Amino acid sequence: MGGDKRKKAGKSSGANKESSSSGRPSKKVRIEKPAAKDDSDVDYQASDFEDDAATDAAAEAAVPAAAAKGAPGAEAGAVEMDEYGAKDYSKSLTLKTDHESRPLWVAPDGHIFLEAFSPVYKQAHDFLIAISEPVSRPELIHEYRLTSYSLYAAVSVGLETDNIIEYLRRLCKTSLDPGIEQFIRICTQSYAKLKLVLKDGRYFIESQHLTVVKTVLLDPVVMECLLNPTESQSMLEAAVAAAQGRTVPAAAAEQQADSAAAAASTTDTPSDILDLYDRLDREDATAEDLAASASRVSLEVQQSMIEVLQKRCTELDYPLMAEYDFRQDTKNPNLSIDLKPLTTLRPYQERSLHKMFGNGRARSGVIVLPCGAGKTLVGVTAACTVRKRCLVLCTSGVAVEQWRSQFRLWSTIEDSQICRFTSESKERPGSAGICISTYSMIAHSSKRSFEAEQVMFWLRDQEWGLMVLDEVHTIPAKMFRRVLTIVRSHCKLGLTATLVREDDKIADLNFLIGPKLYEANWLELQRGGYIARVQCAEVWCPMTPEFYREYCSQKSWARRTLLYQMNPNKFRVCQFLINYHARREDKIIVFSDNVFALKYYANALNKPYLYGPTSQTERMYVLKNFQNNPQVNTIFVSKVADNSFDLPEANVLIQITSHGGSRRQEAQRLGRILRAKRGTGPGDEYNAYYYSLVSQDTAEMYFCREEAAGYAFKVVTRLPGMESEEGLGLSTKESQLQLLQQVLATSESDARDEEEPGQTASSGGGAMKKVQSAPAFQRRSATMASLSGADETVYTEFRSGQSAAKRLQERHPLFRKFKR
Ligand SMILES: Nc1ncnc2c1ncn2[C@@H]1O[C@H](COP(=O)(O)OP(=O)(O)OP(=O)(O)O)[C@@H](O)[C@H]1O
Repeated sequence: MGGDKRKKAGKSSGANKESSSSGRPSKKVRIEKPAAKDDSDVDYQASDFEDDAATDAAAEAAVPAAAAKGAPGAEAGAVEMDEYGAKDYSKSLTLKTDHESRPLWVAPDGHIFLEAFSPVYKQAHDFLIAISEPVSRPELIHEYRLTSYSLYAAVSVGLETDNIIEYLRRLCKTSLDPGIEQFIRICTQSYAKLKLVLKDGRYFIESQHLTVVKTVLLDPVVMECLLNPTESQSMLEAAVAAAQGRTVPAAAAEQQADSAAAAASTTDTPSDILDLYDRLDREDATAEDLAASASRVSLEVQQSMIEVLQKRCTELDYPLMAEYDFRQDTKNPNLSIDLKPLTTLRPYQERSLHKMFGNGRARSGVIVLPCGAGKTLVGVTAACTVRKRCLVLCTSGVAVEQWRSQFRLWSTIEDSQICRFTSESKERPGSAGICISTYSMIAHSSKRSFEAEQVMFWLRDQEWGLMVLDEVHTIPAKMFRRVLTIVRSHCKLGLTATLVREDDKIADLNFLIGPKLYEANWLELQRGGYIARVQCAEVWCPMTPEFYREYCSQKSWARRTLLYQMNPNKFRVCQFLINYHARREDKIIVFSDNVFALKYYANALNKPYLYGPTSQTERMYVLKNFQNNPQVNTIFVSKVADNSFDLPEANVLIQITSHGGSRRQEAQRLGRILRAKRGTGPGDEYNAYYYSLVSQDTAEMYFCREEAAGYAFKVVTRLPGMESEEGLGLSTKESQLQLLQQVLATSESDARDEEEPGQTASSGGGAMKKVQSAPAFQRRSATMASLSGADETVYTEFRSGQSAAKRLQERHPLFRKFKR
């Protein structure tokens, strides 16, 4: 059970401070666009990804000390390991006699393995989502991992330490390792015990945990932050006494109260986790009554000392959970916004919002929903619930437009109330209540235009009720930190499709935003028909001998790249896939980062294409035809075009080149096909397809994708039916040689990928630079996978921000061996 994951756990992106303190990987992210233009709203500057001492120090201060305890099992006793690194825990853990009816294995290193075929899978899954982070979720066995952050999230939504241990014990096939129990206790005893609540323009520390309040009040810095320290002390004493219903010495009373609470939580543990959730929901509903109850203290804090208090409490290992009592906030004006009567939330959207607003206040935190599941509507509904000034931050200007249209689609907000702040449109805020902008617009540190400067003054000046952070885990930590220092908001809602970050700084971000409030079950959403069932395939195309010879002898990097993009076999595969899907009446978008390849492929296949210089009129014409004309089933699109407009929905995506894409771009592209919920044909398991075409034995293989936005790619080395397909181009040696001559005759600049505005040739794409210094490519062995849909789709989340070689090194020795 379990491979050698300890090393991996230590480096992974959970709230594991070990990785940060032992020197974070500094520049391992894919930097897409090194030079940002003034007021850029699309991409990031290289420096945004670099380690910054001040940022790190500040961010580290925001990570509770308990998080530094990292993953459990670090001190686990000696374990027998086989030659592949698989650990044998049979000596330290006892297998229960009725293990078959229990769904989990809990390894002492914090990794949990869930049988997806177990009759109690649903209960176990819901529980694991609440307490741990998913690592990999293939069809039969799912892997999760306990981290300090995941446990912080668990207590934040109401689970108690004893509940967590008790459920884990019940669901586990073996006895529970004492180290695991201890880790859970360490991580949960101090989290989510203190709340920072804003009521009526005044800040309060609130808690039901009187012992914790008393411990914190012993600290002189905390005492200094209180508005009235003496009064606060006597309030605390009174609360303890009142909790007992009689006046007894405070210490004894509080001890009794705490032990009674502990006993109650153990005996109260319902037999079913779903009952527990129901109970928590009921408790949430009455939380406002409880707030008034005597056992809860509410101590007022000096507004000017909020930051000091937050920092100090975190240092004391009692991070303050931010809650915004927006209904009581009379200082900030109410916004006239509601959901339209016809707007209906889906069950998982409702559930995620319930986690945020369950107790009548707004909790800060992160909601995780897969691409295309409707994160925007969740954000819009949150804004309609809070009804205070709302700032939405997105990753690009295109996303800003999407948010604006979704606000108009789902809510009753008037246009004059929405203000966009991007490099293209710096609207005057006036009396706007909703501002939509990009992270880079806000965090931009160089000189700004006068207009932009004015909007920034306004943004800084406002007290924002809600800040919605879209695609939050794709944002460089430094940039994010800068945003948080500029904008003051009472509540932060992070929306993301994955908790995996590119730069391993998830710990910092998570503690800066708040705990994960909800994560949807991706497979259930697929089953429910809310998102498409996607087949992701990486099609390996052998190079023709002539192209390969030239590829090996060429010195120019750009031309080598063009040679593998123009590989005739790749062209034929692309044509075959287009023909195959056109027969099924699918809608197909083909991506090429290189303009020469884009034009060649599109012209040769007689399909329309869009790239940077395409005029607006032509673009509209092509897109309208693609959407509405059944005769136009395929369009070719470049990277620049992809970034500058909202692509229509399609259900097939083909990537001719795969060396430049970022996770954000990939997720964005995947989002297009995930939304399309076309019915499946008879015998079809999937209704959306994502192909990445890779020229075999070239540097392109260095970029081979293991996953995109949580979807695993399967390698396809042969497409069934391709041999018998008639009419495929470049079938003769003559035509292939002709193409080779064309490729060799291109100028150096034509051979390069299309450059985005602000990107200079000399700066080059980050990814390209990376591959130049990359280790020599390797031929990988692969399984043959048919496209018939007969195979199982595998969902795997990989830790990234690491080089392919490093990832390989961290694999289980068994798989490392196979991969080699
Ligand atoms: N409750 C709902 N009822 C009907 N349609 C919905 C609902 N929620 C979302 N949608 C639709 O689903 C599509 C995807 O939504 P959205 O763009 O918000 O997804 P997303 O999760 O942000 O995806 P991505 O990460 O790709 O941007 C949109 O067309 C949206 O209008």
